[in-house]
Amino acid sequence: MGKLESENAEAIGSFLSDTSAKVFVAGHRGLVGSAIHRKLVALGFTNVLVRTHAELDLTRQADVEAFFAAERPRYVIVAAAKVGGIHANSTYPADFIAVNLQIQTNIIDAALRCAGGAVRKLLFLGSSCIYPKLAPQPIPESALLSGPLEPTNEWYAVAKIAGIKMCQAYRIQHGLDAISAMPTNLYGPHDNFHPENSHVLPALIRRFHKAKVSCANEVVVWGTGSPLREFLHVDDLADAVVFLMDRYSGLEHVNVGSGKEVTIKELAEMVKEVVGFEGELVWDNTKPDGTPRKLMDSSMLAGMGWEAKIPLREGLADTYKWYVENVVDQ
Ligand SMILES: NC(=O)C1=CN([C@@H]2O[C@H](COP(=O)(O)OP(=O)(O)OC[C@H]3O[C@@H](n4cnc5c(N)ncnc54)[C@H](OP(=O)(O)O)[C@@H]3O)[C@@H](O)[C@H]2O)C=CC1
Ligand SMILES: C[C@H]1O[C@H](OP(=O)(O)OP(=O)(O)OC[C@H]2O[C@@H](n3cnc4c(=O)[nH]c(N)nc43)[C@H](O)[C@@H]2O)[C@@H](O)[C@@H](O)C1=O
Repeated sequence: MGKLESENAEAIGSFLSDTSAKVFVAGHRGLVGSAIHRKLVALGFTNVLVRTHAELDLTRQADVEAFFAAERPRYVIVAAAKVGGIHANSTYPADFIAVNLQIQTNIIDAALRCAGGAVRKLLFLGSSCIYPKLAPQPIPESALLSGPLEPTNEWYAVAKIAGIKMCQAYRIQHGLDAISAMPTNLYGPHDNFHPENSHVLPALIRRFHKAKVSCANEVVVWGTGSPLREFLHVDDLADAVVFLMDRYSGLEHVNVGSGKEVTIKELAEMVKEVVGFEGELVWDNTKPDGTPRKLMDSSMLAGMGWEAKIPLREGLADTYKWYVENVVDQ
């Protein structure tokens, strides 16, 4: 049995059979945290621990330590972060590096220091932007730190790389069962639909919807339309997170992707069709394209027996419906 297999053997099956255990989902009101929360409740977890940002500011070390000392969760999932699209990442580099370093450092360290080794396992979420701008495609886990980062999100990427390394260091030095998952670009209910600071998919849903209802002739889309992106529905990601909590306890971070990529032009055409907008697309070439291609190699996760299920067209229609029912008039 290899090192990874023997590390896994101890952990397999322990999470899903522990449904009365206290599971802290940090960031439970965000895109990812809310999907993980829904998934855990659907699986019958009866003791999911949550705090809003107002109740617990995760950048405050003393507050995070006090929270862990009082609550002593058995499992921790780190889905709280400062997150945004290409514009937000380029505009607020200090926030993206500092807030993310603070949140993840406070949580991982408090999980270790929790009295009596209460925390049995922690999962940290990174992102596909940790990889070099010109990484080999599809991008294997081994591409980490093999070349320069994409400049529009290097601050965020450096924080996320530090999170992976912190999980590895705490595993090596302290035996904390901390694992890291690297999702590709995500979308779904509870996404951020901000006109400038969001990711492309929610931004386009909002822009096409507003153009449709105002009978506008055109919609502006950023960049050239040529970059390729891989999208994963957040319910698939939540399923993968639970799978990894149950089945994986290795040092290496794990890519989580759908394996399917589209150009931004193809995505924009798909959103236009789903929303039912009938005007023209206009490309704003003054806006950055970002990294040209970002397809994850998710064969490590596939080898463990997990794969994505929700096709992009179906997930997009579901997300547009959620947007119309929950966001549109706010
Ligand atoms: N969205 C995507 O496409 C991708 C996301 N990921 C990763 O998934 C994780 C979650 O991202 P996502 O769900 O999209 O992000 P969201 O912005 O949707 O959610 C983040 C959550 O964290 C909370 N939060 C932020 N700062 C603090 C703080 N100081 N104290 C307490 N809570 C805080 C937010 O609360 P509030 O809003 O009240 O501040 C929010 O609920 C991140 O680690 C991200 O890197 C990875 C790949 C792609
Ligand atoms: C998940 C990942 O997300 C970020 O990286 P990104 O993949 O470049 O994310 P994005 O969704 O913002 O853009 C994707 C593409 O789409 C184009 N694009 C067109 N029109 C709009 C538009 O209206 N908004 C946005 N945001 N992009 C647009 C845009 O120009 C780009 O070519 C990282 O910062 C980092 O946070 C990270 O980890």
